[in-house]
Amino acid sequence: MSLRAATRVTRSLSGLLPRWGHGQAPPLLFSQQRNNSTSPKIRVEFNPTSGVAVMHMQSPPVNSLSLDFLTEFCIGLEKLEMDKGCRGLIITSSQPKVFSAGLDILEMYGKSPERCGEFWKAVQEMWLKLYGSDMITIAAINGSSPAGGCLMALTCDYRIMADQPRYTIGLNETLLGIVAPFWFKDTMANTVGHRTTEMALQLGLLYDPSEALNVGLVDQLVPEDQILSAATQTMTKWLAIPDHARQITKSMMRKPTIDRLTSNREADIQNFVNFITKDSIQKSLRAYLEILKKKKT
Ligand SMILES: CCCCCCCCCCCCC/C=C/C(=O)SCCNC(=O)CCNC(=O)[C@H](O)C(C)(C)COP(=O)(O)OP(=O)(O)OC[C@H]1O[C@@H](n2cnc3c(N)ncnc32)[C@H](O)[C@@H]1OP(=O)(O)O
Repeated sequence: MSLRAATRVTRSLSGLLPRWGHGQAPPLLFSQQRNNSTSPKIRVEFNPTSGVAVMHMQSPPVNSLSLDFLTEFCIGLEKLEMDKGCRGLIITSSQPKVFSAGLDILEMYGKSPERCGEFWKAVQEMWLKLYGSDMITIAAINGSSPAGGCLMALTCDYRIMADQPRYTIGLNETLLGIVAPFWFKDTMANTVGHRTTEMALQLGLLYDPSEALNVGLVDQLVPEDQILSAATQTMTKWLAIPDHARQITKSMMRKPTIDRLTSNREADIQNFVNFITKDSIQKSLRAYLEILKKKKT
């Protein structure tokens, strides 16, 4: 771990999670109603000539992965997957400075066990569809991408990140007092190896672009205004490989990881629901939400 990453972790952790007395009422209320507009959260541009689609995530303020967002995302993905003319997919953000803020914390705070289960099933679905996609998938990471946002990028075949030092990426779940599930961990380990994953996950490391490139979390850095052209260039190289050979190879590499979740899906949902609805975890999430709000005052 670099000194800069270590310093960031220490800063993020200090005073992060206050402790409440038993039975003490939480002092702040959070709106549970954000992002419920009917405007599309995903815009898809498909070019039938090149066979490449670009998915623009456009859910203000930070493309957090709510149930609505995930549902729309999966429907869009399924449509592209079924279109035999679509061979490649680039995923990027239309929101300034953020690729995706990860799972919508409001979906995990103060919700019924049934709703949490429904939400988690949608998170699994997004991962299964993207990690198992037959298409060539490239993440054009034009902003910060913590936790579930990082997972989304990790499911792609190739990651290009904007070379902007204030952007960060990583699986920072432990900083929120929560645990990255085994399939988040597996996806990261498949990309950067066991040791780097072990450290990154325990410490909740968020890497800046050059650190992310160093550990192999991203494959390429480019100036932000060149991110889509770089993704298109890379896509052209990948499109030159015969689809069937590439798809079988991808499946060979990823199938064991995918099978592990597929055969444990219900248990994984139950684990999530039991974990996230615990009083202590709800308090940690509330404390984290407070910190996010306080950033502005
Ligand atoms: C026995 C075994 C047991 C194990 C069992 C395991 C079970 C599983 C356990 C649970 C697993 C859960 C896995 C979780 C994954 C996640 O993805 S959790 C989410 C993590 N995300 C974050 O930590 C990101 C937090 N956000 C930020 O750091 C910043 O917002 C940003 C993305 C860097 C953008 O910064 P900036 O542009 O400065 O915007 P802000 O002002 O901070 O935010 C704008 C508004 O957006 C709200 N917001 C931000 N992130 C989220 C989010 N993730 N969800 C919901 N809302 C978010 C923020 O509060 C601001 O709101 P307003 O003040 O109302 O404008």
